[in-house]
Amino acid sequence: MSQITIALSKGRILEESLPLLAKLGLEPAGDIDRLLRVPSRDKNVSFLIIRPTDVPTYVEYGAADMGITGKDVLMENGSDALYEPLDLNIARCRLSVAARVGHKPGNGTRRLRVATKYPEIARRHFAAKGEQVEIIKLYGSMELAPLVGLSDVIVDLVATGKTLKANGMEETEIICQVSSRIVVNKAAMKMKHAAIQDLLERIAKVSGP
Ligand SMILES: Nc1ncnc2c1ncn2[C@@H]1O[C@H](COP(=O)(O)OP(=O)(O)OP(=O)(O)O)[C@@H](O)[C@H]1O
Ligand SMILES: O=P(O)(O)OC[C@H]1O[C@H](OP(=O)(O)OP(=O)(O)O)[C@H](O)[C@@H]1O
Repeated sequence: MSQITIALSKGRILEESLPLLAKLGLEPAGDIDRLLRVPSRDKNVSFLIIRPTDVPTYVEYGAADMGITGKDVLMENGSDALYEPLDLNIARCRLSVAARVGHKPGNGTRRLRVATKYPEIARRHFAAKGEQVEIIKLYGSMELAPLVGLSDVIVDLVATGKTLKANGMEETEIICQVSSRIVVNKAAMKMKHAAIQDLLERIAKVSGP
């Protein structure tokens, strides 16, 4: 049986991945808060615990055979070198444009300023509408930017909408729905086909719509 390494996304996605893995008897067997490489209860499967944004890189280079990360991450940094065979329907949210409540951005003479952790997605979204915008790259707390005049709008993840509401903001457009996906290294899909196919089928059974 082939050895399979799975890259798991730390944080929110990990919390929602663990119950799914447990249903398959694949719980990490070790301290997932400290260890970066963890065996599982199945001796043929082991895990890497890394940041969501690093998962596509580990899988693309074959350091992991497969991985779990958000569709937002794949849209921003993904590559054609990965298969994306399965939607796990976990960590569900959406990518949206948001502005201060009652504020109608975009009527001025200068280009709209967009603060975001997702410059590629934002650029594509506004380009598709024929809008030239100025993108301001941030690494977190996007909701602050319009409040202090750094940007007109933000492109960020929204789930319940509570963070926007708490900061006096509202969604103005939904760009796309987001959930976590399985990605697979293309060479591993060939070399370890039976083991990966078997895992994918088992995961598909426990990841309902
Ligand atoms: N409010 C939310 N509800 C559901 N899923 C979410 C929500 N926020 C983020 N996610 C999903 O979880 C992923 C990771 O979010 P999380 O906040 O745990 O990590 P992060 O610290 O933002 O990531 P990184 O370490 O890469 O900067 C996102 O890429 C997205 O797919
Ligand atoms: O619509 P809501 O349910 O309020 O969720 C949306 C918030 O969740 C995410 O942040 P997160 O809580 O992960 O914090 P961080 O990314 O700023 O660390 C996202 O960046 C939003 O700020």
